[in-house]
Amino acid sequence: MSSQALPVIPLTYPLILLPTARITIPVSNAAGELLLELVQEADTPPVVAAVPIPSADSSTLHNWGTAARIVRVVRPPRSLARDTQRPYLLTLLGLARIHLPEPVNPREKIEGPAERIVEYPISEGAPSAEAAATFKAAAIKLLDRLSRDAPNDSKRDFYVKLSNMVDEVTTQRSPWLADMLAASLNVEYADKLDFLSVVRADDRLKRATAIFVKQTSISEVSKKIAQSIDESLSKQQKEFFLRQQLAAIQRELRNLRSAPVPSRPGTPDAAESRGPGAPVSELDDEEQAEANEMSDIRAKIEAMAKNSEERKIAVREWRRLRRTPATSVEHGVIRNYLEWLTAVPWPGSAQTTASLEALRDRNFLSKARAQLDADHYGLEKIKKRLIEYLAVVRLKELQAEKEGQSVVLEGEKNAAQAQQQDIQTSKEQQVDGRDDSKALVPVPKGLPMPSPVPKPSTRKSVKGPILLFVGPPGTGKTSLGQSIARALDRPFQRISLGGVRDEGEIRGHRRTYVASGPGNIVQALRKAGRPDPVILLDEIDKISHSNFHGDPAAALLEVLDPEQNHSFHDHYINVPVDLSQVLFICTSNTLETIAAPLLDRCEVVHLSGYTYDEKMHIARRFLLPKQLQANGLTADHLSIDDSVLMHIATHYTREAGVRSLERAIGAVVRYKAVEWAEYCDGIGADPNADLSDVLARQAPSDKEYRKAVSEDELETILGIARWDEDEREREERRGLVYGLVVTGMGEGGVLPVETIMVPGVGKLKLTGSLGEVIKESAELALSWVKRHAYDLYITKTRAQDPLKNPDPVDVHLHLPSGAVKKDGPSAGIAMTCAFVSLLTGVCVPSNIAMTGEVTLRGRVGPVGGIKEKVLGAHRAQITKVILPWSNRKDVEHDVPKEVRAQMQIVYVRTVEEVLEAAFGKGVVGWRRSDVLVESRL
Ligand SMILES: Nc1ncnc2c1ncn2[C@@H]1O[C@H](COP(=O)(O)OP(=O)(O)OP(=O)(O)O)[C@@H](O)[C@H]1O
Repeated sequence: MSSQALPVIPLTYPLILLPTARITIPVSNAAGELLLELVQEADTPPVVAAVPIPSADSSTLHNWGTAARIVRVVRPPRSLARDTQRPYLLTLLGLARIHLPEPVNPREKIEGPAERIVEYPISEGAPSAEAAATFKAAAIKLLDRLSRDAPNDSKRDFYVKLSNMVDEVTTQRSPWLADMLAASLNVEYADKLDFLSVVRADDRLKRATAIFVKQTSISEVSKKIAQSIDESLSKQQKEFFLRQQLAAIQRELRNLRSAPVPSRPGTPDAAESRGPGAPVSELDDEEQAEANEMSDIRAKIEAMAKNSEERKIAVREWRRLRRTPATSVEHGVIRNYLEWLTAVPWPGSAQTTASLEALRDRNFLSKARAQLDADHYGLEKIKKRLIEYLAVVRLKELQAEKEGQSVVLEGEKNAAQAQQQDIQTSKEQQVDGRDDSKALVPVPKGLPMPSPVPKPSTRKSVKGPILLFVGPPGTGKTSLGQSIARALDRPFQRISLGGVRDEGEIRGHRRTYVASGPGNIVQALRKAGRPDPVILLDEIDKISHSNFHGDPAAALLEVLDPEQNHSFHDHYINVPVDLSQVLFICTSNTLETIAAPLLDRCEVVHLSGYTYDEKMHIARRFLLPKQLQANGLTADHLSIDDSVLMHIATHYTREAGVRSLERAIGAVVRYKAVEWAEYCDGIGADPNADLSDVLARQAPSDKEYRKAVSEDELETILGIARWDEDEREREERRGLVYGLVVTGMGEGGVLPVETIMVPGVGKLKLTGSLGEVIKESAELALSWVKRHAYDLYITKTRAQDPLKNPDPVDVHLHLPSGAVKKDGPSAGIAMTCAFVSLLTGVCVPSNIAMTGEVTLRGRVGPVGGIKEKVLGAHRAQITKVILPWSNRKDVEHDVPKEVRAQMQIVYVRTVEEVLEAAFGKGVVGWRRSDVLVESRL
């Protein structure tokens, strides 16, 4: 053991310096000055003895310390040193253990480090391999633990680096590493002090191992404690939140209970609970209304058929509703859905018996006939067809009812079992856990089984034909549908499909969409309130086909298809809806735009418009009384002569239906109503008093009230007549012929075919929004005329082109109303006549109109829409119509006798006959001999 005198630096508790470690400590100014001198005098950095004071109240230094090299002495800045007595800073690096043979009192050296004899322990001995291995293992375990729990990445890296060092250190160097780890890890002071006094290498490794093991377990335990604190904290938080929710639920329940619910007698209502005489607040009303609505929904769910799909969904949604806070958006969404779901009249809802009663009536058909007659004038064929339809519907319904009853009787045999099952399943379906138990308690053994709840007999679907009324506007399609509903004693609903572009309008939108709702089929069912209403699908020709909003026409197909519509899928309701009991009636203005599959499902009934005679009857019997009633007058106050009515019909309205006529009559009635009111006010009479009383009060000087509407008054009431102008315009002109057309609205009318000659090169120019077919038929007509120009005395030789000789000209053909698309071959004979008139200079009289297709051989082919066209011509006061011979049967079947009586109808087979009928016999020349040649062809 060697010894040496070293200045002693006492390390105040709890400082300690182990070999290999570095420490910076404050020292007094005196000691700092001395140490500085020492550093300045020595050639190499001086060594001192850093000796710990083992406790705060110890009077002696520890007898073990560390020989340490002075690394740095830092003098505080002068100013600070003077003012505040700031200490010097001394940095030491531990080199080796030293032993102090004599105890030293630390207070002795307050003024400066006094030198003391210290001893260096000579032999530390070589460490054993096992001791080194256990040390390493313990160190690595501790370092692993520390790196795992490290609060940040730099700390973690530090521990990982240390751990790598431990891994790589040799046995020889392991005591050195033990010192280093003991110094740098967070080892307890007592352990460090103890460790300082261990000289032998083996012992030191063992002591370090023990320290590290202890440290590891301390760190594990503290980790566990931290974790358990965390857990208990989050548990507390959870509990706190649950308690909050519980309180909110209890509050809601209290509110519900305090509101008076009609289904639970005995529950005190809110006003009562506040004591008698307490004022009723509107806030209470709201709560009460809310509670009533909820109990209403609940009652409707309970009324749904057991085990039905809709009930299952309703129960599920009801439960969700009860779990959702009343203020949340989701609550509103679910509630809205439940309101819809429970409002749909599901087949089991026992409301269909009323219409069955009507069908069972022996006089059903005669009553239906009377109903149709009461609502509509004329339409004999249509009424006949409707009576057939109603007879079929009745037969099928009654048949289905019979079958349904036999099924119910069969079912009643197993009623007891079924009810037992019902009890079982309905337990699962309790709407909520409160008082369903009352309704759903199983019958105790021994008590008589209650008679089974009578199930409403679900009627089988009736796959009757779907009627499609086709015709121009105002011809009574909608009102016929209403009459059918009245005859069947069923609610009537009308769905307008005009312009429906989105499939969602028919099928509804999914609940995921904002403000979604069911489609118009389900809406109509809800409004009808019964599963078997008559639904009129208005204007199915105007529905859009496939587009990026889906395919509304395809959705409609599902609605109308009897094979599919028993489980119609509405996206919003999301439960199959049975539409098989609904009677669908469709209306349309034309058949052209209806998709073939849709048309295939319908039975078409044509309504082609009324004659003037029919219109007069309809106006007198239906429209005028309706308008009088709507405007608060009676037949006593106003009279309209037939001639006046006819003037309105012919000069102010020229439609196939009677809608404009009704409007015009309405205007006349309103005008008279104002006159009447002013008259009564003038003489001081009550306008509602009897007419005779009012007239009795009239003084001779008073202005008279005339109840009869005169034709002269019409211009003041309705303005200038619309059709007078046209009449004047219809004139006899070279190249002008009147054809007959059916418009897109299904209305027949007269269309002028205008032609003129312009200088040119012999071409045909066509204008007026013409389609391909009509263009072709114009070319065909011109070719026929050119071919027969010689026969018609237009040219002098057969080879001559009438458009090139004597002068080259172009022929311009125009069909007015240029904005309206026109197509079809039926203007063939009119165009031929127009060309003949143009080239011969002979005019066709303006009271003649014609329709018919021309072939290249000069034959006249049949055309469609004859009834509409003839009625249109009649309305336009045409007195002679030229029609194809093959359309004779159409006229006889469809055109009313009185119209036929008022018009001359000429049936033609060839263009030659057309020319004769149009221009008059022999007016247009014809070289007879060639006809024979023609016929030989
Ligand atoms: N034959 C008729 N007898 C009595 N009133 C009729 C007759 N035809 C039509 N009407 C009356 O004419 C009015 C128009 O009829 P409605 O609304 O049924 O026409 P519509 O064919 O459905 O027309 P749209 O194609 O425009 O829907 C109604 O007030 C209806 O009562």
